Amino acid sequence: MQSVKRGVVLMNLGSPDSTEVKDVRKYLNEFLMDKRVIESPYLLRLFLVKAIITPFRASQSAEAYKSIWTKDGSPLIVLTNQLQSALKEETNDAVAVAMRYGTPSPKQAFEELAKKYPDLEEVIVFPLYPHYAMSSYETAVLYAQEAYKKGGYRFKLTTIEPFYNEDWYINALADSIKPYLQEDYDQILFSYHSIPEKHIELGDVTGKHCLKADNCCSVDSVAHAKCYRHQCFVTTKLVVEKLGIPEGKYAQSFQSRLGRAEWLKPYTAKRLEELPGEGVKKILVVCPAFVSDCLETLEEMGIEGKESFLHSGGTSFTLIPCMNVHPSWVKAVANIVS
Ligand SMILES: C=CC1=C(C)c2cc3[nH]c(cc4nc(cc5[nH]c(cc1n2)c(C)c5CCC(=O)O)C(CCC(=O)O)=C4C)c(C)c3C=C
Ligand SMILES: [Fe+2]
Ligand SMILES: [Fe+2]
Repeated sequence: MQSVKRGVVLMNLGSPDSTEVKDVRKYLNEFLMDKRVIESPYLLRLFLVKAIITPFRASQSAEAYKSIWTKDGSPLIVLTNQLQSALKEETNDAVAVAMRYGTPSPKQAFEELAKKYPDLEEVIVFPLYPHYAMSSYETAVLYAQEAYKKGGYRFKLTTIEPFYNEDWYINALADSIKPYLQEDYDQILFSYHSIPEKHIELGDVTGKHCLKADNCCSVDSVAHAKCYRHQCFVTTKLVVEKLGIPEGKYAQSFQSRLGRAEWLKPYTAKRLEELPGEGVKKILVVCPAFVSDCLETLEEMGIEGKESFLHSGGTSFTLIPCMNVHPSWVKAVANIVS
């Protein structure tokens, strides 16, 4: 038995087990019944999810998943597993994968590590989310911590903080974008997963900063430690500076809105329809909130977004892949956990 002292758990969102409607329904129910995703009181959430959202969405989402599914399963899972393999090559640490919804769960990941490596002293949970949101980073970390407490393991548990402004993330993201800037383009759009505005307000520790003024995200505040919107602006600014992208050649928007409430704006879907009319005919789209390609990048952007942009008068649409297993990203992750 190898004496490995440190383990890493790469934690991502999770996907349905298959593209069958029953599996997508099960996945959506688990995901959307998370109180950090839909914050309504339990009974209202139960009604919204089971009676309104899932019955309509399950077959629609199943079709979407079918269009991106690979022979090995969901791209998000396949790519997270590939990151695990690539990381194993770069470090002497034990590396496991866990998902917030579906499998493998953090419990399964901890059990696997504890069984294979009895000398483990520390396990680092690495949520694959650069930005803090209660619906992504926070729920993943709390779920992992809960499984850890119940398991009574001998190793200690530590967590990687949101890394939206860290050089190692910005440099790797910039490296993954750089080759695409050789193309002739009118604009590069930084499209982040949106979240409900309500979630930004709930996370505001001051209770009086976030979304109270248009420029709140550029006015210093302790609230920014939990402000997803501020953190997205910072990522865009740092990447743009790093790559020397001039003012006017880039923009930021938010995708994947669900329901009718106000989510962070501008909405990517709307901007993709409007941009050709504003003279942006050739576009590059990058999705920095996602570390691994998934339904929201490959289908929502790569298929639907592209179709809508070209249909609205655009002439070229290039989706820049997520960092996935880009060598700069793998090295960055390896350095940060070592
Ligand atoms: C980048 C981080 C993410 C945040 C923040 C986030 C918030 C959020 N998402 C939903 C609803 C859905 N998201 C779905 C898919 C999905 N979401 C993320 C990441 C974040 N979500 C990823 C990586 C994926 C892809 C999963 C995959 O299997 O590829 C879905 C499921 C698909 C669909 O039906 O569209 C839903 C639903 C909410 C409500 C929310 C914040 C409140
Ligand atoms: Fe999502
Ligand atoms: Fe803010």
